[in-house]
Amino acid sequence: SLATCTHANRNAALHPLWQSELSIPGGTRQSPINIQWRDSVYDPHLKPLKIHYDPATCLYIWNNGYSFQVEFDDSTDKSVIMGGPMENHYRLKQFHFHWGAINEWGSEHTVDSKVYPGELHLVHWNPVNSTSFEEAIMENNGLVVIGVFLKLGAHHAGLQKLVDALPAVRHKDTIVEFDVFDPSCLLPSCPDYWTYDGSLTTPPLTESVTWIIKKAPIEVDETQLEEFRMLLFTSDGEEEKRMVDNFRPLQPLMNRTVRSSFQ
Ligand SMILES: COc1ccc(C)cc1NC(=O)Nc1ccc2c(c1)[B-](O)(O)OC2
Ligand SMILES: [Zn+2]
Repeated sequence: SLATCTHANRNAALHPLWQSELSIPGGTRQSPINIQWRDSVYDPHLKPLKIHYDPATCLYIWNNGYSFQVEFDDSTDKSVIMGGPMENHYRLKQFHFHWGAINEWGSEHTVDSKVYPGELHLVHWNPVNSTSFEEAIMENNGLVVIGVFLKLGAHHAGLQKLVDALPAVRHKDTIVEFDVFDPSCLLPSCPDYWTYDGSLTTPPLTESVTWIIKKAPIEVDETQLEEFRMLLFTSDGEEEKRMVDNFRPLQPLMNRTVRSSFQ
């Protein structure tokens, strides 16, 4: 997958849309990273995160060949986040997950080199500086992504509604309607988070993301993770490849500081 990544970089570098410096992912602020807890710096100016999701803005689930993704109606400010490190509100666009073939690994970010079996990404874009998500991924501070670690443990009742829909999106480019879902049920109750400036972890790898990584994981059970692992990277009719290990390798921290909202 490194080859495809490099391939994508070459495309990104060549494609006129991605000519701007933000798009050359040989850059200085790539994601994911290992968060060294003792090196993170408490920032008392960081505000609590404010999250207002309208469950009616949920549209559908689809398999995009990287993960399964739940898309939201982002034509209004009905589902937004604000506060935290943000200077204005950001609109919810989609959420998706990353996971491993086995419970020993799967997350993109790590904490003191601890790997979790999975990681949820809630993706939001800046409607003040951009007119669409597609534009925002090219902008500095274009996106805010909330990362939540998945830990093996109790059954997650809120997640189960998602899991029950997965057989319908087993193959790449399949889609199923998903009308009412409130993703705030996937957030831990603990308000603590880290935040740092980074990038998308799949093509086009643009350096447009303010990451907010929740300190506390959510618990999911083995059967729920096993359902994720039943998905396929491949389209119907192709030789089946199980959708597992869909995480990017750790990237160098370079000249960045991770801030914490807690002491
Ligand atoms: C082929 O990929 C695309 C094609 C067309 C467009 C407009 C965007 C993309 N890519 C994209 O959104 N990636 C992407 C977006 C957001 C996040 C991540 C990846 B992540 O790092 O996993 O978590 C947050
Ligand atoms: Zn992601």
